Parts: sequence; C-alpha cells; structure tokens
Amino acid sequence: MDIFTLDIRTLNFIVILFSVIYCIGLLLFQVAQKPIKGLSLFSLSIFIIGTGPLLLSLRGVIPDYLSIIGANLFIAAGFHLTLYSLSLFRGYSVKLTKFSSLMLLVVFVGFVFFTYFEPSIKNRVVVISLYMAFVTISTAVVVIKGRNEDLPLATRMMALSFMAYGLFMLLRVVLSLSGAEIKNFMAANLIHQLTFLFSIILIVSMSFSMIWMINARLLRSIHCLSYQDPLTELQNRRALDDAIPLFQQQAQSAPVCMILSDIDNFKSINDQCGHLVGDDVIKVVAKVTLQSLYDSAVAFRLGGDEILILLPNCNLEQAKQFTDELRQSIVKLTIDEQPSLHVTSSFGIAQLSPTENWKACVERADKALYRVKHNGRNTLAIER
Ligand SMILES: Nc1nc2c(ncn2[C@@H]2O[C@H](COP(=O)(O)OP(=O)(O)OP(=O)(O)O)[C@@H](O)[C@H]2O)c(=O)[nH]1
Repeated sequence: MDIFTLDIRTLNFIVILFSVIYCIGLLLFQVAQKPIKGLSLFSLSIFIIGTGPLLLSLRGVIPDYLSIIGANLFIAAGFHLTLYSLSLFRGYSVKLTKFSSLMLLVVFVGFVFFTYFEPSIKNRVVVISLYMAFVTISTAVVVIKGRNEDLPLATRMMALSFMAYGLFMLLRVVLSLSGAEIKNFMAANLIHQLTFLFSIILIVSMSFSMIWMINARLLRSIHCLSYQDPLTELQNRRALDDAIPLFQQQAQSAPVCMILSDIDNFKSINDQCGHLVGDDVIKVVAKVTLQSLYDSAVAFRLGGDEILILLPNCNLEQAKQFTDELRQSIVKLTIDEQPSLHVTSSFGIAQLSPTENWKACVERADKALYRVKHNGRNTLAIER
C-alpha cells in the first residue's frame, strides 16, 4: 500500500511553487500586450490559491486562526476569484460569483465553529470540499457557457479540468463523511493526498488553457487584420483569393453570381470635397453593401472605390434584382460632412462558372461595368 502514499508536505510545496510561477508568468504575459479582461484577476486568483497551502504548512508556527481558518479561506477566496475572473474573461453573468460570495461566508462560519466550538478536521474538510465542488463546477459552467468566442478545444479542456476537480471534491465529501475522524491532516489518507495532487494538475491545466485561449484570440485578430480592409471592414483581396475555390465548388450545384460595383465620378468627389469625404463615401457605400447581403453572400473591397460581391444560390435574374435594390439604397445615402452630395454607383454582373478561371468572370463583370459607365452610370448591366 506504501507505493500509493503521497507526501502531502511535498505536494503542498509544489502547489505554492506552481501558483507563484503561473501568477507571475500570466501577469508578465498581460503586461506585454493589450489588456485582456479578467486576466490580471485570474493571475491573482492563482496566487491566492497558493497562499492557502503556504499558511497550512506553517501550522504550529503561526496561530490556528491563520494556519487553519486563514489557510482554507485563502484557498476558497482564490477559487472564488477564479470564478469571477473567468466570468469576465468568457463574458458570462456574475450571478454565480454573487452566490459564491454568500457560500464563502458559510465556509467562514463553518471553520470557526469546527475549529473553536466543536473541533473536527473531518468536518472542516467536508465544509471546504463542498464549497470547492460548488465553485469549480460553477467555473466549468461559466467557461462553457461564456458568450465570448474562444477556441472550443481550449474552453472544453479548461471546463473539463474544473468539472473533474469539482466531482473529485464531491467524492472527497462522501468518503470523508463515511470515514473516521482525521487526527493529523498532514498525515491524512489517500483521498486527501490526491486533493493536493489534483490541485497541482488543475493549476497547470487552467493556466495552460488560459494561455491557449489568449493565443487563439491573438491569432484570430491577426487573421482579421490580414483579411479585412481597415477602411470599410469589408473583406480584402487576400480574402477573395482564399474564398474563390469555395464559391467555385458551390457553383457546381447552384448558380453563383459576381457583381462588380464602382462609385460614379469618385475622382471628382475626391477633388471637390477632399479625400477625407471621399473616404466617408467609400465607407457608407461599403456599409450599405454589407447590410444588403444575405447570410452566405460576401463583399470584398478590391481597392479604391471598387467592391466585388459574390452571391451564392443566386441566378442572373435574382442577382439583377439584388443589385437594383442595392443601387437604390446607395442613391438614398447622405454624407454627414457634405449633405448636398449625391452618391451613385454602377454595377456589372456575371455568373461564375465552376470550370473556367474565376478571373474570366471578373473580366465579364468588368466589361458589363464598363458598358454602364459608358452609357451614363447609376445602373447595372449583365455580361453572359
Ligand atoms: N478618398 C479615397 N480615394 C481613393 C482611395 N483609393 C483610390 N481612391 C481614388 O479613387 C479614384 C478612382 O476613380 P475611378 O474609379 O478610376 O474614376 P471615377 O472618377 O470614379 O470615374 P468612374 O469610375 O468612371 O465613374 C482615384 O482618384 C483614386 O485616387 C481611397 O482609399 N480613398
């Protein structure tokens, strides 16, 4: 049986060590980049969790109210703060955190009672384990249900770690209640030894998942920056190159249409009203274009005042109707800085073929657009 014995003092020391290392690491991680909501509190919570075992290890050296009540309250408060910080980080309501605050009060009363009035290590273990089960299972719920878009694999890993720890705590409650009174906590049996081991695993796992999620958020923002046009927030030319094969694949089963739009006489808008007003015109035209799109349709800014729209599941007749509605929306636009300015756009439409080079489709749409420009602008044409 000896091989299953874990030394609580050593494990206790590792909990302290890891909590300090991860707290400092995550705080430095936060310093090096844009503030991330909840991350500083999360780092601090790991440190507070580690303070508990530190006080625990000073039993006999410092007063009982610190080494027993203080130690356990630090651990509980640390996990409470983890719940709160992850509610902020994942964008979840703080109602579970509020309930957890009330439970902390119960833990405090329980510890005072089972330390001074009816001393019992076993009952103290039951009180803290019940709270730990509640707070870690709540944290798992917060991590899974949070509104913020985070990497699903990392959120599941974090939630699973908290859930497994919470279930283990429930098992500890059951085994403690059915077991004998504990004489010396530092020499308690396997379930209590495993508590320290699982605490180490939880600290490592939650810190790792946190870094993983932050990294995924950074990657997503880099992806957005490189695929989005900063002026209009439409997708850019690089995004178009990536999206085309998908649309060509869709064109095998249902028609896909391409629209090329260009603001009319944009050069003279720039010349007469200035480039900043010109920018505003591009922005509002892009905005109304975005608003006109249905779910699977996408708009790309090719450069200057030119926008390319891809309409899946749409034949030439439907594309014509869509384009005319968009054209009318643009006619109705007003520019704040220049209320007297009338903006119009011209459009060329072509159908994407799954077999030909997509640039041939752009050329046909461009040819149609050229005809519209030649014939007076503010209308549309189709090139078959
Ligand atoms: N304000 C602003 N102007 C831009 C931007 N990019 C390109 N332009 C200008 O957009 C103008 C493009 O004009 P064109 O589309 O070629 O010609 P146009 O005057 O619109 O004439 P038509 O297209 O024939 O109606 C040029 O004067 C460019 O300098 C931009 O980001 N902001």
